[in-house]
Amino acid sequence: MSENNIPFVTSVQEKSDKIVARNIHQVYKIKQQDSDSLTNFEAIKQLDLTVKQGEFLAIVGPSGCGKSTFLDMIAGLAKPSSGEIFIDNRKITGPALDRGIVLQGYALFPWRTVRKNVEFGLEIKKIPEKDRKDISQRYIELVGLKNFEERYPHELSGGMKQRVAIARALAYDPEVLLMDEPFAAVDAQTRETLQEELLRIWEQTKKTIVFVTHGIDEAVFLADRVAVMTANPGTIKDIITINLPRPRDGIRSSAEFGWARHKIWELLQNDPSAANKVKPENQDIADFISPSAAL
Ligand SMILES: Nc1ncnc2c1ncn2[C@@H]1O[C@H](COP(=O)(O)OP(=O)(O)OP(=O)(O)O)[C@@H](O)[C@H]1O
Repeated sequence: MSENNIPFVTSVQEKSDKIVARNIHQVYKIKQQDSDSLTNFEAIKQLDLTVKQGEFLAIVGPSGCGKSTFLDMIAGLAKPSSGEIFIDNRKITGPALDRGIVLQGYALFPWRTVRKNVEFGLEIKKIPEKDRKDISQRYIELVGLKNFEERYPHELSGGMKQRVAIARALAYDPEVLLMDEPFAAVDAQTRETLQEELLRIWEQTKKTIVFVTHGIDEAVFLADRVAVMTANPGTIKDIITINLPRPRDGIRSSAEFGWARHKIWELLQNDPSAANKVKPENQDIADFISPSAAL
């Protein structure tokens, strides 16, 4: 190639790149223990990550490594101290309806019924009432809550509330779904059901999903790739491609699943920030990563 053919800009994003985070740093001013003076705490350092269009990317890492902070940055709810995040080549400067967010605590409006919760984003988008009803109905049925439309959140189980939160995030048709430990608060059986339903919905809707979890099994079961973060300061240590076939029903007992699970566990175990924690016999790997973890 002659010199003239060398492009001036070498960092042009690939067409299939949906989210690009470049050189993210996050520094907080925190009070020192025995004095009133402030000191810099480096929560995230030099974090680079690209998420492809339609990809399911999971992020795992020890407690406090910056998973939620980074997700908040993609959501536009937090600003990095330095570095930039782009969606479709546009720099993120704040929250927008191109990103749907599902958090651990459901965050439903207690005074709204299931239907009215799901219609919330549609109201903001000023979708006419008749269309709102049709759209919310479609998503309520997609998450398996037909006949629960007029219930209030306090009349639902944890798993049902989480389904409402997913339906609400999907209903206004964001291109990207950001999920922060969305299934942590439900029992193991419900969690597996919700994981399977999320995959079904993802396959139908072709959204790009970034999914933060403490659960290695959960990450391997769901994701195309798993970004493993390390702490103090938080950054991405490695990205593991999960080459398991889809659909993934029944995959949890396969050797390939076990290999991916072990690989991620090893990466986390070698993290000095987690080194003082020993994985006890028969305890789930997620408990080793964080005391609050659940798979
Ligand atoms: N406003 C803040 N001021 C000071 N430090 C903060 C602030 N917000 C977060 N941190 C620190 O930044 C680090 C990353 O926090 P973050 O919540 O993103 O971690 P996480 O990986 O999501 O943790 P967990 O898995 O326990 O939810 C932590 O050490 C946290 O104490």
